[in-house]
Amino acid sequence: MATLGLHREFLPQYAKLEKTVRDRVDEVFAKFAAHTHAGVHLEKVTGAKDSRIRTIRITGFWRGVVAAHDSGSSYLLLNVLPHDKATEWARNRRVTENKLSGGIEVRNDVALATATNNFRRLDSAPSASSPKLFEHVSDADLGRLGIDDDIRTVCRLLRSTDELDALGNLIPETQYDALAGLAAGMTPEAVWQELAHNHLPAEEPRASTAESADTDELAAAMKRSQGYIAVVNDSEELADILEWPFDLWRVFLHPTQRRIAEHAPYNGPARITGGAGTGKTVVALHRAHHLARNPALPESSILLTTFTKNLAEELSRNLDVLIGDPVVRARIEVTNVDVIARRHFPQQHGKSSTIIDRTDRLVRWRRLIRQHDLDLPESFLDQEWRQVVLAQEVTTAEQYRAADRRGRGKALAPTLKDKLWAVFEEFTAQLRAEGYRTFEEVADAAAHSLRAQPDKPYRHLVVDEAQDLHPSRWRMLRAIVDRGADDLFIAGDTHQRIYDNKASLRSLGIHVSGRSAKLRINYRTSREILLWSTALLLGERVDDMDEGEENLTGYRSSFRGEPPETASFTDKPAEIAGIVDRVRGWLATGVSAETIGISSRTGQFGKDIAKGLEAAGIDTAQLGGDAGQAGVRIGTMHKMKGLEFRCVIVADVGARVVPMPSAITDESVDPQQHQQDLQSERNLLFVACTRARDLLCVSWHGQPSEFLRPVLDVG
Ligand SMILES: Nc1ncnc2c1ncn2[C@@H]1O[C@H](COP(=O)(O)OP(=O)(O)OP(=O)(O)O)[C@@H](O)[C@H]1O
Repeated sequence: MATLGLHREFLPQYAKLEKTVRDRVDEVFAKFAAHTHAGVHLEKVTGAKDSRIRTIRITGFWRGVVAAHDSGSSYLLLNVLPHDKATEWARNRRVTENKLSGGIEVRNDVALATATNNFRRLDSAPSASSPKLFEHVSDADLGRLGIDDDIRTVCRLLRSTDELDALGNLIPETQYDALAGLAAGMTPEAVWQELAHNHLPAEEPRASTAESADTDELAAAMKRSQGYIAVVNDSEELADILEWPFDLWRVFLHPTQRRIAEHAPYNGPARITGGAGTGKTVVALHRAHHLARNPALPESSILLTTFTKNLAEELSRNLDVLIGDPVVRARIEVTNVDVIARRHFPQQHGKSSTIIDRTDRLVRWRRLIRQHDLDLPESFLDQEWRQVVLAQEVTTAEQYRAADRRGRGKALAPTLKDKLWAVFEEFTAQLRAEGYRTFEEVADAAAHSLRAQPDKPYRHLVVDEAQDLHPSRWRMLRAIVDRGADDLFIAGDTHQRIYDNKASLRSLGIHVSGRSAKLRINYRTSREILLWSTALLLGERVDDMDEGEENLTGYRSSFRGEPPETASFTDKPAEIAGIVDRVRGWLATGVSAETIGISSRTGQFGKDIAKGLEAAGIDTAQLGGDAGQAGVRIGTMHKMKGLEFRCVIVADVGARVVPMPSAITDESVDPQQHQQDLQSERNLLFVACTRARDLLCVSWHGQPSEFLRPVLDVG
């Protein structure tokens, strides 16, 4: 029976076709998938570099490009193009095998030779004096990483990552991955570990060349081409892939992503980290799907959860796209953490408590400070209560005296601690008497009740955006599933922590050591936007939620694009007018309104932008509102978390707004908290900027935010 593979690059081409042509493509290729292609005529291409590459008639105008094994036992769908272009494309391409992984590589020999000659000329120019990009890597190491002779020749001529990027499309994917890792500062050993881990799984050693030559080497190589070739089993599977041609993430997981998503049962909690846009959410979705394939699981036995309601809705929509089988889909429930906490809030405490927000709490703290004659600001008390008392479930003065205050920068004398404890008790008593609770208290009450339940509501838990959960929410989540294989799967990035909710998984009894992995390739944002946004975090030291430090080594983008723009205005009306003009410009070039996202630090500025846009006849919709509503999406930077847009404006990034003064603890009150608050605000700007796929514009009026200094200084 023939093996059919679909190359990753095929789908974006297919997505661009008109519906009638797509239908014809479906028809022709379905014959391959259903193995009824015996009569289908594959044309040889005169002067082809690779005799296995053929074209196939789709319509009078369109041709498919296919690599076929001589025996007719395997086919690889590569492209679909107008007739002449298809012939030229096919003539210049060669299908080879990666030296390390044995996976398929499709290369344009002619373009690569031209590029090599160009770089050779540049290299011999007298002005070429900067060091070579891969000077520090030996030929032996390059060979070990699967870099073949042709690619090594050209990469030895390169002097910058820009030059490597310029070559990007001409270098086969796995080799590019290796070179990009080296260029991003990873050692050859670290790159090798990553590649070997991804491509040489111990349980499935690569077939030897001699062995594969006897059989169908194309079919064997396709099976080793994880991440860019999907081996299709039947016409139904092909139709399913072709139904969502824009959603490459459904089918083409990077080997690192797939390894984690489809890992054999983890013997306890597992965790995935990685910079913005590296596909943590994608992996969490695939992991949930993987777990849900277990036919023994009843409905709703997997909980996929995250911090906010709108993110949970987004996850749910994406699961619907990912999972075709309604029975499998029904095994996964998607709900945000606080809804879960309320659901499991014990009945004896009343039906449900009213949630008290920060503003109301601060009013109460202020009153108590006056009554108790304390010389501390209300924000300090609130933080001390949330980050020490609630975080560690402190219930007595003795416990408070002994509590771990790491992360708090102001030392408290024992007498002051006793005084504070009396205030905390009074505060809590007042809330109880009036039926108020914070979300953290609701979560802890739910945790108590869940711990006492012999039958847990879920079998598996998958958590996205984990960096923002308060310890109380973790306690509840820990209690919602029994300990055991695949109990918790956690995705998060501490560089994106935007709420003051730090937690150490270890101290909460969640041990992920040995079951942690990191993603490094950003699929969302162009290299330009990524470098610019990452510069905002320069010098920041961030924890890894497991009592270590996080870093962004090897973090890189998979494609190039336009550099971000900054726009400075004299006053607010001018900035809003500038934003309206920019949006109008984008819409005029065919960008759809729903793929434009605008955020600002305050809700009010967003409302004013919305008014400006509406007055100009441009529809707007609030972030977090009805997903189906038409219009440019507008919301606060906080609401942007986890989302993405084709074009993004981050507005009102002025010195007086970012960082938001009311969110920053005074340095004299608590220097450590002061730094943490600044970090949260910086992360928030980073989160808002990294939502952009193609275009990013950051604007302000008056003086720019101090956070923009690293990017404005470098122009
Ligand atoms: N293997 C892949 N192939 C193609 N696209 C991918 C792949 N993995 C992720 N993506 C795309 O990259 C984008 C970012 O993915 P995702 O939202 O999962 O990243 P993330 O790490 O959770 O991001 P953030 O932390 O910034 O919210 C999405 O558009 C997703 O579809």
